[in-house]
Amino acid sequence: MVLDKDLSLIVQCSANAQQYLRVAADELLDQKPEQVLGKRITGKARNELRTGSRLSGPLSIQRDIDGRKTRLQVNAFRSGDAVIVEIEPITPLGNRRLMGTVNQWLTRLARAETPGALMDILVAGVRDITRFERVLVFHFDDEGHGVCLAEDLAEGLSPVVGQRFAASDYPAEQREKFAAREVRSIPDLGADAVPVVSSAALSEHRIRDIDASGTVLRAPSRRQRNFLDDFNARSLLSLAIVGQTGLWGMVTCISATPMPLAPTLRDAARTLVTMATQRLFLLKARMESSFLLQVQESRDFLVEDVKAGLSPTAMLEKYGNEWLVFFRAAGLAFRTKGEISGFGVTPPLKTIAEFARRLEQSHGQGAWVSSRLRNEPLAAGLELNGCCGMLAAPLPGEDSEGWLMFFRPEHDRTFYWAGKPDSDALVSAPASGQDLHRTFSAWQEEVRGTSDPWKPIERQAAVDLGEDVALLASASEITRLNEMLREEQQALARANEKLREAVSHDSLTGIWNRYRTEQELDKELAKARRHKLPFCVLLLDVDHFKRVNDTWGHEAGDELLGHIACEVNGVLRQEDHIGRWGGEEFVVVATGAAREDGVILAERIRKAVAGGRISRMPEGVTASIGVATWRPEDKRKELVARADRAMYAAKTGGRNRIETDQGL
Ligand SMILES: Nc1nc2c(ncn2[C@@H]2O[C@H](COP(=O)(O)OP(=O)(O)OP(=O)(O)O)[C@@H](O)[C@H]2O)c(=O)[nH]1
Repeated sequence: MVLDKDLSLIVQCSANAQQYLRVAADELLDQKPEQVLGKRITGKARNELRTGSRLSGPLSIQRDIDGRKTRLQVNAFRSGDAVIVEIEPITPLGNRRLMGTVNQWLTRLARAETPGALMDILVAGVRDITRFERVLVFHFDDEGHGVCLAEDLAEGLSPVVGQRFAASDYPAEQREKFAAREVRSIPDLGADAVPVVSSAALSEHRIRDIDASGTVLRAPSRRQRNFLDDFNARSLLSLAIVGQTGLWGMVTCISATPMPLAPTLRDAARTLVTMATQRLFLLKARMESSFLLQVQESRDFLVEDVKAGLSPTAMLEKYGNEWLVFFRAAGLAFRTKGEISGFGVTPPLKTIAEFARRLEQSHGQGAWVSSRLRNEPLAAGLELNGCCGMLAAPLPGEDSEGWLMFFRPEHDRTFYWAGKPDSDALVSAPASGQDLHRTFSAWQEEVRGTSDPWKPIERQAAVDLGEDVALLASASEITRLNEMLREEQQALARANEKLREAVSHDSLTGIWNRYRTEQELDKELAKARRHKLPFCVLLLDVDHFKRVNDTWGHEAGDELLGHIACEVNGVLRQEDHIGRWGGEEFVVVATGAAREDGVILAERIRKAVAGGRISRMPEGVTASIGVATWRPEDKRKELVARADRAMYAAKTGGRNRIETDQGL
């Protein structure tokens, strides 16, 4: 029945009204809704429809039909200026124990751990309750085509699970209606259409464009009839699976015979679908969150690496395999200001660089994805190395061409179509309906040149990961600069050290120079004065050194001086020091040494010099040594002068000998 918006008039009814309401259709149009449905039901419906667009639940009335009490289910909803009332008999269930069965299936659905298992349980449960010959679930892909995910069917029927149903069977506007009105029931596709009788008041009340498509019980559209004919169907029940983003899929029940399904059973099947829908999205959310969790865990480790200054290339080595598994990719690559690197199967690095450049020119915000790279202008003319899909996430803060990229290979697939898909019908259904397929000829489509598509969640995770890689890249750049700085500092320290050496050391022999030796002498004089500790100064002069130069050359003389310094150093105590005083003269400061100690040391030195040889000179040399002992009134000059005089005395005394300053 169609009522006016106040539920005060009946403006249309189906011609078979008498069958259920015991009033002929034309008489019905003269009655008030209260007379037909009763005061209580009409009042309730009026009340509920004042605020809502449909009744919160079905109402029931009882009528005597052919002497038998029959219960009728009443549903009502608003449609434009009209209220549509749907009336159907509640057929008895006999001895079926419905509640127990429904509960059993609900429990099984609640325990399903994967979407696949869930769908299998759903079709089995719906079939068990409705007893249709075939129950199938199909899911609509991005292009609107349905793919049959699960099926439960009577023996002898050929399965269609895995097959795809063209979007033209369920065009976009029809799918929208399914999402809005989740249940459709056509008990008998072969039944004659029941005409509608209108009251004269219809036009008077200006009720136009009555849309009864929101009813549960209805005739199929022409398009749908073609689809059902392919299945040789005589009855249909379809239940929508509606997610947050619209129609996810359908549970379709069909039989080759009429199925006057009791509303109770229909509602029970719907309960299973509602439960399965919730579980499905829960499982999906769980899968997505476990994916995000894995990526997040990996990101947490990465934070440590940022602190440790890991380079992005080293990062690929460390995490590459893990990330390939998470993102179901064959390769990944990145390009940052400082580096460009690939891991696994990727296009060549020069292609990566070019991708980054082109993305920068043509792509706006966020990640860029393609599962058919070869067809993308972005990839024109580039060597792809078999990569078919790419997910590219920008690296924030990097220079404009910083990107993290994942690659997937080609994934050849074979689609089995239940009839040839009509791509023109994807957007909207053609008015004529002439181009619909009429024969149920299975059609096989080989899909090549595409990779697995990228999920929105994967895009998001890649963008998140990109942020970390950018951080790593800049941290590693800082580490690199610090490293450079450290090296420069070290070089500077080494140069300073050399400079310090040059100031205090003799470049030919490597021992202290005169300047440093004088410093040491002053130190020793101060120490001796304070602690009254004696010390000796030995002045050593190589004998006939001029002859060495003249005979063996200046270079040999140089070598010999170095050798003597080394030999003398070798026989000193650790606390004594030797320095080059100038030319072939050396000074030894023997700390804490009294005259006798100085003489013993001088003798050791004399022997060491006399015994020393260098390879280019067959004979050795000798040295004359003067030993001066500290006297409390000594200044450096006097002390050295006495040593010098003692040394001179040694020279004049025959060389290769020792003299002291005693008596000098
Ligand atoms: N090869 C070399 N020769 C040097 C160096 N410094 C000084 N001489 C030389 O050492 C020689 C010292 O000669 P003299 O002072 O005449 O004395 P001498 O030949 O050692 O003879 P006596 O000291 O009297 O035993 C000079 O010929 C200097 O040129 C040096 O660094 N390298």
